[in-house]
Amino acid sequence: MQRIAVVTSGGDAPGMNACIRAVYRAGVYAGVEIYGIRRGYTGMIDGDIYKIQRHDVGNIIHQGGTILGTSRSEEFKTPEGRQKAADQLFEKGIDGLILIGGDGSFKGGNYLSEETGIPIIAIPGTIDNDIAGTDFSIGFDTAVNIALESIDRIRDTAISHGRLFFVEVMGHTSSFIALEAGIAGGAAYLVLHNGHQEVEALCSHLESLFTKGKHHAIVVVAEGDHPGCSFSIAKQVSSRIKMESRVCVLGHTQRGGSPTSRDRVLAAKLGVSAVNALLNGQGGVMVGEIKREIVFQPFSDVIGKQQKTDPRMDALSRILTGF
Ligand SMILES: Nc1ncnc2c1ncn2[C@@H]1O[C@H](COP(=O)(O)OP(=O)(O)OP(=O)(O)O)[C@@H](O)[C@H]1O
Ligand SMILES: O=P(O)(O)OC[C@H]1O[C@](O)(CO)[C@@H](O)[C@@H]1O
Repeated sequence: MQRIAVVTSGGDAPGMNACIRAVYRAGVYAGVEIYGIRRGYTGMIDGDIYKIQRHDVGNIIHQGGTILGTSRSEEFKTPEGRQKAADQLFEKGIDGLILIGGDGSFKGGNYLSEETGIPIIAIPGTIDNDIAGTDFSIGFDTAVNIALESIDRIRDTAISHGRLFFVEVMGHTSSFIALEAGIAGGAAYLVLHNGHQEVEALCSHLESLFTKGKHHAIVVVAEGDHPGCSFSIAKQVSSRIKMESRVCVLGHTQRGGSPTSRDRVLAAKLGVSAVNALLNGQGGVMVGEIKREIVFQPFSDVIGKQQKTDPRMDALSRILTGF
């Protein structure tokens, strides 16, 4: 193996740059060339591939986003699109690929690997933390901390005005950010994935809190399938509870910014392990970390097997909110 390429795909996540840097450093250590693919699968199809130099990865460890850029490519979902991408990789003499992204990116990578034989090591990089085969994905810890900081700030206004706040956090198919930020932020109630049906229960819980003298509250809402869903939840609650309320959708603020130390260290471990795995002849696997051990799992055990939130965390949140 002489040339390894690295690509970031799907939503960007804080820590992706630390991972690219780790891949480069591990490549240099092992004496192989590292190539960067710009703009995810779109850039792969276009052949936007370059040899990464030392200065490219200098001073990026603390930066959010991805220096390679990323994309969501419809063309890559077709066999023809993937063939174009494969042709570009072969033309550039790429022997192995490191893919940093989420479940959708892994699906595409799996097809590419099966259709062309190119060995691929996937690294979980998404703030949603919804990927099986790893305790955490790169970016999740940072996103939770950003959401938490926002909740803490909103609490000041909630207390000062005696208001009910609905704070909506990301995670289109999962509730990991809502659960962690809700518990850490002392939320009065957590509306987890697609929880519209919970409005009745939410109203009763809030009424009981306000009857006991609470004069403000923060409800954390997971965006679920419909970003902005907290507006309709707030409307339904307001028709029943006479307290001034506001909605704050944190949105993409959670995806940007400097990665936490946890995300940087995870990115470093997974990046270096991915290079070593390719050099050891592995392919078609995702590298993750479970209970502090680096683990490799075949794509078939990971792709489409969404990680579920820990029921013990759900139970914990119910005790803490008193619900
Ligand atoms: N079924 C599929 N077949 C081939 N390629 C796919 C498939 N699903 C997704 N991809 C490719 O992977 C890209 C990224 O997927 P997606 O938009 O689902 O993000 P993701 O990797 O899951 O990241 P995030 O969790 O941040 O949204 C898609 O734009 C597409 O190019
Ligand atoms: O704005 P985009 O890039 O379509 O991504 C939105 C989605 O991506 C995620 O942030 C994951 O990266 C989801 O939580 C969110 O719903």
